[in-house]
Amino acid sequence: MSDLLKQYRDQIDAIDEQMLKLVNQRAQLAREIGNVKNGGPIYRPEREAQVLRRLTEHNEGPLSGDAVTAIFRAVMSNCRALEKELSVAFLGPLGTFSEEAANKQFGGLSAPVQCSSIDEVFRMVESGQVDYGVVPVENSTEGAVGRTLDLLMATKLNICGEIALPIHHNLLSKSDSVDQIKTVYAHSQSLAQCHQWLNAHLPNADRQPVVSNAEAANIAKNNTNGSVAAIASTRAAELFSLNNLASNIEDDPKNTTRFLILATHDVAPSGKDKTSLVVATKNVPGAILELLKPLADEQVSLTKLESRPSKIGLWEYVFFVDIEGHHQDAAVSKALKELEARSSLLKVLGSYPVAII
Ligand SMILES: O=C(O)C(=O)C[C@]1(C(=O)O)C=C[C@@H](O)C=C1
Repeated sequence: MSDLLKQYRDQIDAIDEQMLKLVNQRAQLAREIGNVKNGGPIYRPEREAQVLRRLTEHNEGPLSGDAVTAIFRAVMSNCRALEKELSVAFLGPLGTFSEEAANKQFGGLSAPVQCSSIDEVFRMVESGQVDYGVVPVENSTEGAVGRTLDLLMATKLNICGEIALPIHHNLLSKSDSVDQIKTVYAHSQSLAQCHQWLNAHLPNADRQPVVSNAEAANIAKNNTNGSVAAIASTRAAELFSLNNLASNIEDDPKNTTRFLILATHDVAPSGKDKTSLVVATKNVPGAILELLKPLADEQVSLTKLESRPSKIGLWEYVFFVDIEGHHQDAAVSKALKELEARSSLLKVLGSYPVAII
């Protein structure tokens, strides 16, 4: 070994020793905090968001902000686990983007619970069988996930966080060459999101929609002659031992899915929050304008407005609205009171920190 290499490695060893001590000191403090919480919620998304925002702001590199975020998410996840192991339900099976989203937010899952439907995720949290649930709510190319919106309308749960997950698709197979592929399996949305790539690189391959990309990866794994490929995540490639024949094959490189975290408790303000609401109006001209006026008056910005049939009367609609700010902020609180007076229904689904990408 050269002298220089040894010198550098000795320095790294010394730093690692310091980091080990510091990270354990941090863990010890988190454990103490757990005792102080006295039965209150262990997971504090607002505090975790503040920690991550502060560290990425102070980061001078060479590590990227994303790298710093991932490292400290893992550190907090392990500190949190000393306070309590949290169970998190998501739409399974393993290898789905819902699992990836849950992993991203919680910095790794100590007690993952796979569910077979979005309804089951809600039920698991509502019945107290798990601590949190992660459900998809919208995709930048495909739009809203209707079932999640319908269930949000009826549930007593709170939204305690959001996760923005960039969706990257890969062509996975037992084979090691794209030329051998005759059939491509994937969820219909993923097939649609990779339409141009498939046209360009596999114009003659048969496209078979299946219930999930994880199911597609399982079919590819069980294929013996290497003629089958799946479109799925890099995590699915690992889980199902498949070769990644082509990475990032999605037509829109900015393709992102937004997930919500469901909880039985409220979240304190983090300084950069969002509030989600459901509002219903009478079916009269100008009703939506009337609804938006209190928000404009209080200078509260709208980040989303999505209409959905209320399922009560024919052509009656409810609106899913996201606004900037926390329901405890003075302007938001005033606007919400005014909104409540003007609407036939107002339900605050939750205030939570804006997603950290
Ligand atoms: O500050 C707290 O409330 C903690 O429990 C500590 C800590 C952390 O590791 O920084 C861990 C879990 C919480 O979700 C937030 C932060």
